[in-house]
Amino acid sequence: MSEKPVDVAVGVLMRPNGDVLLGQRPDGKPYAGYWEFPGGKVEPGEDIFHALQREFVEELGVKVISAEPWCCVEHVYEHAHVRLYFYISREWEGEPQSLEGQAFAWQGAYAVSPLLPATIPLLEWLDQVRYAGRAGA
Ligand SMILES: Nc1nc2c([nH]c(=O)n2[C@H]2C[C@H](O)[C@@H](COP(=O)(O)OP(=O)(O)OP(=O)(O)O)O2)c(=O)[nH]1
Repeated sequence: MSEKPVDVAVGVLMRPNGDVLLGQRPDGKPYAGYWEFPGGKVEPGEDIFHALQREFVEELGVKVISAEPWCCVEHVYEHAHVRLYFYISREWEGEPQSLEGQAFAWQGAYAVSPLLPATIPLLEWLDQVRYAGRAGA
């Protein structure tokens, strides 16, 4: 698929101990059952941070207060060509709830499986952010 990529806002909620929140894609979506960072497609006219805030409210009932752009990855799936804008947030309000019936879990260095293909390398890069400066990291 070679059309223009679809922009997707993706958020990494990071607790002070480095754990991050992953969700499992619900039934009915491509790659149902795969784990991902919460997020979704940016709507026309919307900026990426606002898309991120909207998706977190819709999916998890969480208000993201601040987030910093971290990295951008493009991936061509059979169902879509996506451009993923990953943000890291350490500041949010509310406890995540499963508003779309999805499972979610706070994860440390080990990973759940299977992960969406475009997200796999991100977990390794993330270890460099969350465990930077720690002995043995
Ligand atoms: N949220 C999220 N999406 C990811 C990740 N990695 C990855 O390849 N993707 C892809 C999967 C999808 O093709 C796309 C996200 O689109 P989506 O279908 O989940 O978005 P949405 O919630 O807006 O869906 P919908 O309204 O169309 O049902 O990005 C990730 O870590 N998180």
